[in-house]
Amino acid sequence: MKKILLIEDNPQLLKSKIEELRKNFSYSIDTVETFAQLQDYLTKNNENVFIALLDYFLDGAMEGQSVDLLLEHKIPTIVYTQEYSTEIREVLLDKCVFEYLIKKPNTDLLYSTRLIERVYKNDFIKALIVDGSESFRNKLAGSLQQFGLASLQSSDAKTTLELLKTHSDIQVVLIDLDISGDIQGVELVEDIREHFPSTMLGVLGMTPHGYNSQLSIEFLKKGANDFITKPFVKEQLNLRIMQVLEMLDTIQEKNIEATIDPLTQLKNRRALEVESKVLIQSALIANSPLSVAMIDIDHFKAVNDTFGHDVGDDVLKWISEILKSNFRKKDLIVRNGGEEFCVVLDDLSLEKAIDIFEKMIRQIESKSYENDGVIINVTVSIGLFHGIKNDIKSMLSLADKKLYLAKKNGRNQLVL
Ligand SMILES: Nc1nc2c(ncn2[C@@H]2O[C@H](COP(=O)(O)OP(=O)(O)OP(=O)(O)O)[C@@H](O)[C@H]2O)c(=O)[nH]1
Repeated sequence: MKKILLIEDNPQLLKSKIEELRKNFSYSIDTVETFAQLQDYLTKNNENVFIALLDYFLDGAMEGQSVDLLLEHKIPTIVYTQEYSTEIREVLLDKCVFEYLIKKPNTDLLYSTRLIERVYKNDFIKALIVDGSESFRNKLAGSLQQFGLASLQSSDAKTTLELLKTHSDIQVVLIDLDISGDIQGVELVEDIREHFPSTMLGVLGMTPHGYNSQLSIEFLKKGANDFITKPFVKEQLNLRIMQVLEMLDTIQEKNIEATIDPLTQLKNRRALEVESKVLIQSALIANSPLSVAMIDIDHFKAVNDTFGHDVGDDVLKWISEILKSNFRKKDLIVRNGGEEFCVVLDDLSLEKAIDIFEKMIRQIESKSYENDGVIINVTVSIGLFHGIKNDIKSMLSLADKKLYLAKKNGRNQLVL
């Protein structure tokens, strides 16, 4: 598990704030209180530390020796002091600490938590630096590393586009105006946007100081999310990158939300339409059938009428868990709406598919929903289509006809 290393002789203040963050992320917090403990900790176990929060004036190291030690171990570090000091700030930024903040109740704590969250997420993504100068690329890569962000490098348009196509973990590209080859940085942004929309990939243009400001504007017009003027201080760079990445995260979260049914946490019909396209395409290429099942809870209206809507909701969640436990991770399990579900399976013979659905019907029939003294015998009916068509709608419609027959024949059964 990832770890935050808190280096503090009075860890309580920051700890309570960081604890709040843990609701969203899974990491543990290790605390050391003196320089000697820090030395000992770092020799033993620093592998999973993704960020260190350091009290500058630490017992046994009043001159900031702990900063050097953490940077030696390449751990992104935020330094805190009780009072703001311009002198300390200059020393720290010079040493490549990526942030220096004041440790007072509520001061900058929100910003701290944003930073911690960002550094945590940076571990899963990469930046791409596109610049004609190798020494500048290396310098920039070093700054990003202190922010917990690994990077790839390119000096020209062709390599940039290739890297973007082969590295799906690249989430932000920093492009200088002057790059090697015939194409300028601004034109490269336009090429990138043909394949990678601004909702998927962040692009930051870099313009040298003193250039016509129109060039920075051109970056934005061609699709960059933002631009930054060289030479820039690291703080400015980190904040701009953070803004772009947070915007992308928000879009991604919204996209996921839009495809998840809030009650059961299963995928919804919208996800079915999008994700089934990939399954159909692969099945058509492999000339292999899909199993598309419509699953409907029997007499569900009676459950609501007898036990109330809340119990009805709980039964829907219960059935969803049974569905999840009966299928593979790669299978598409969807709440179609109301008390109707749909499952799309690939790579299965008809016999195997029948076996899986029959077993599930018997499992639901024999289990009974039980909660808070309420016991309900639940059954489901299933209509199954086994084969392949060009679109999910036709397959669902055929499965639905079979479901109608299953209901008509007495429910609690599979019809194909
Ligand atoms: N609790 C709850 N009920 C829902 C939800 N969505 C739909 N329903 C109810 O599901 C019931 C479906 O009833 P019907 O379509 O008549 O079907 P049924 O009673 O299951 O009967 P058969 O399908 O013919 O076996 C209705 O009472 C809806 O109000 C939901 O999200 N929560």
